[in-house]
Amino acid sequence: MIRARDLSFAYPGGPPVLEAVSFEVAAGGLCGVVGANGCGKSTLLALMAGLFEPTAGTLTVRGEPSPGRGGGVRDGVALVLQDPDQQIIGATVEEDLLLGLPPRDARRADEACALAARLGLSELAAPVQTLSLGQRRKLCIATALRDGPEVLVLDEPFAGLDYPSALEMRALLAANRQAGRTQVIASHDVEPFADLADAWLVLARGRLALGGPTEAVFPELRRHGVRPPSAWRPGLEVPRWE
Ligand SMILES: Nc1ncnc2c1ncn2[C@@H]1O[C@H](COP(=O)(O)OP(=O)(O)OP(=O)(O)O)[C@@H](O)[C@H]1O
Repeated sequence: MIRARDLSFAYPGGPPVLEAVSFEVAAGGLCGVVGANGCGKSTLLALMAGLFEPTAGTLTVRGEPSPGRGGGVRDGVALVLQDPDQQIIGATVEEDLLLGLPPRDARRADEACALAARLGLSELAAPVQTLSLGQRRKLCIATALRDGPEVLVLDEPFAGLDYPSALEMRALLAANRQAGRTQVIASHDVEPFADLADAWLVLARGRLALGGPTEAVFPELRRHGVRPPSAWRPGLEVPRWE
């Protein structure tokens, strides 16, 4: 579903941020992208969502290559940014949630509102500036899921979420997997979703240090600045987070 071949990227005028990264994410998989601050996680996710194009190498998402025909990668991929304030456009919860929906599509509007309510956002008239950081993050997640994207790319989705919301987030991820959606989650903390992911990409200073299934990756995590889940022990399955 997602394939990178020798992917490199540099912001204009800057040094390489990603260098010769190659990997595959299987359709319907849930892949964790982890690594220390500044290793390139958010940049890689932005490339997957078509916000940028590789400066060298290729990235293919849903069969659409990047660099490639304009905007192809963007179709069918939803990205939830790390900073909700860079994503929210509407003035109220409802306005942001329904932005871009056909005005008379009551069914989709109802579904979007139900999704927001699942995440604890039932005050649709609330101005967005009155929401807490966690609530703004939930609004972005609801808006991203609203159109049923084939690929969902989430940057630090658990950051700032309280315990019930983290459980709800986990339930959403599990439901997405059940529905066959491909998911990529960037995080510096694997704890809240370690038992849900089936593959990992570990970045270190812009390079792919390690990739593969949990049993191959977790024993090496600490070496790359990432703490394994507290209840995990080598040779054992990752215990369910609850
Ligand atoms: N818009 C930008 N312009 C120039 N450089 C940038 C930009 N965004 C990120 N960078 C640089 O790219 C590198 C990777 O940043 P990125 O945000 O992708 O890392 P990250 O792994 O997501 O970090 P964190 O865990 O802190 O969120 C960093 O050196 C950062 O300074």
